[in-house]
Amino acid sequence: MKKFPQEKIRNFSIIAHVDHGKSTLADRLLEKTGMVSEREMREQFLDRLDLERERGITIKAQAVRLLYKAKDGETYQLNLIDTPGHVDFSYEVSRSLAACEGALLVVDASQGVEAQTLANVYLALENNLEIIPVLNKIDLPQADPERVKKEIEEIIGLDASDAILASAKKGIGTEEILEAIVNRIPPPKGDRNAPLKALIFDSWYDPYLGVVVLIRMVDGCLYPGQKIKLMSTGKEFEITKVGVFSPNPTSVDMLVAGEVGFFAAGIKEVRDTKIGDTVTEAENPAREPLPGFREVKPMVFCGLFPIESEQYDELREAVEKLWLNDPAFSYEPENSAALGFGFRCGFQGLLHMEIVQERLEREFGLKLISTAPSVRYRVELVDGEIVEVENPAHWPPREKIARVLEPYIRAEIYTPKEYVGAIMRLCEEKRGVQKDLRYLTPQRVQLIYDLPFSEVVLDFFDKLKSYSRGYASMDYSFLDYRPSELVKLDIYINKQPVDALSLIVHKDKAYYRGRELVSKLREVIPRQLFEVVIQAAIGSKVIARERIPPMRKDVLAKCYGGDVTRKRKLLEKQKEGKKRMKSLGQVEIPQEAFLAILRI
Ligand SMILES: Nc1nc2c(ncn2[C@@H]2O[C@H](COP(=O)(O)OP(=O)(O)OP(=O)(O)O)[C@@H](O)[C@H]2O)c(=O)[nH]1
Repeated sequence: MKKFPQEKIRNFSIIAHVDHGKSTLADRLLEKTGMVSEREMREQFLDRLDLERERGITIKAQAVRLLYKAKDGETYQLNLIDTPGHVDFSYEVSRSLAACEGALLVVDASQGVEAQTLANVYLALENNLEIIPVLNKIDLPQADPERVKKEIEEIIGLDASDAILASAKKGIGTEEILEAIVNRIPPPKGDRNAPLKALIFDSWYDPYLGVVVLIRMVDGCLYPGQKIKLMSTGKEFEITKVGVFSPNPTSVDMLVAGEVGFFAAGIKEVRDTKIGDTVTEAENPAREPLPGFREVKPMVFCGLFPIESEQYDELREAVEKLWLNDPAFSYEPENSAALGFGFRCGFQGLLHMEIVQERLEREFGLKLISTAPSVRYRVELVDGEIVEVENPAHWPPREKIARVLEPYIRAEIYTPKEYVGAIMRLCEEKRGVQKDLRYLTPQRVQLIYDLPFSEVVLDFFDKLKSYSRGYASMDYSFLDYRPSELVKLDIYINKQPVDALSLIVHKDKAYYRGRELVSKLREVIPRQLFEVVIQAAIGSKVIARERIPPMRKDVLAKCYGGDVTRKRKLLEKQKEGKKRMKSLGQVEIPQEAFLAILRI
């Protein structure tokens, strides 16, 4: 078997802010190297999950092998490794980048550098990647490549003098980019004769093959029949299939040091193939794993409950399945007096949370109610014990608490200067502590704040976007736990406590949040046949109260005589609304109520 010469391999990824044109450019590269026909081009190739396509975001990393005949007459193997585009997944991004020697930095020439681009550029620099700046969308009349070049130099400190001007949409600059990949990105190092060492940078479940693992070969070779070991757990498997995506999965006899591809080994659970882990040979293992591995931990939590309690078993099966296939997801049974049996689930971030919820509903046909997202608090009790609480319903009684600590993040926000004032007000509202404010260019400002993560999970992103008309961008990383004056806010509906509506809030905000929440609940809970009283309380002290007067008229009374279609429509609408209702005692509470806190 002829092995591909190592010096003709290039492994690279594309770093870009959302919408700056990463997928379009990737498609162009595939097209130019003859990997896909025009017909296949109609769908963007790199986004695999339907959900990703619908949301227009890339969640999971992927790898495509391209063969490119360069101007020097030689054929090169280019492995394009796709990276997820969201701050929730920055660990996955860092592992995908660790599988590359270079990266294209795609910046929209009409927009400029954004926070997420920066975060990923820094990850690339940490991994010693060669970075090739590409200014995309030069076809747009408002494109200003000179300004954006200057930004790249001033903000990132990267030489942008030989940045490539491109239009992924119009196919301008594609060949120049391919030549730059060949000429500027170094070939992989690594020893084909050393014991096997490969980096896992993605894995997923395939119904035919079991778990499919994407790897970057660092040393040695990988072939069917080989016995391998995953170094973080010591688990052993036998390779059944080795292949590459070109872009459809194609079997190969062997993968060797420097290459990128996939393998299957009869692995049943994605959980066994952790991103960042090292694959080695069972018989002749590498001495040390590759650096940079860590377990991903959930940071955001919420309760998920079936609307129909008969769906509990189905929900349990679904979350178990998901858990096996998503190492960043956690769950434990939860019993809520208000919502019945469900699960407290943990996620990497808010986007991850939304995606999981959507998958549970779409792929498993479940109808769910979710509670407001919360973070994990550290509570020091008077008896010296320390407990971690991510569920307000499990908050210890006040008299038992000595001190509470909450997680803080460091946020880097980039914004045009017009919005600095509004963003600073927002950060202060959210109990942020300013760490830095810098003019990166006369137009663009970098703000650094330390913020309680609990404030960020509520609605910080949405507010940041609306305060800056969409122009500000942000990235964050976890800092530490800090002492904080937090209290539990309870909600009572007709004197009954609704545990699923409880919240942990800062003492100074408890009154405001209590009042706002109660008035929001009044708006979203439909009128019932009897009066409904909603109260917010801290301990035994009621701080806010609202009442919903009883319903007087039948909903159908609105319809004028005999219009059957309209009547049916109205009834259907009512039924639709009911689907997302949960009965608490006699009171029907809609899903919105549980998320009302997000709208304050
Ligand atoms: N005018 C113009 N539009 C472009 C160009 N490249 C991409 N676009 C458009 O910009 C939008 C975003 O492009 P995508 O390729 O989906 O961007 P992306 O960076 O992959 O976005 P995510 O997948 O969300 O990360 C699409 O509407 C594209 O058609 C270009 O060179 N010129």
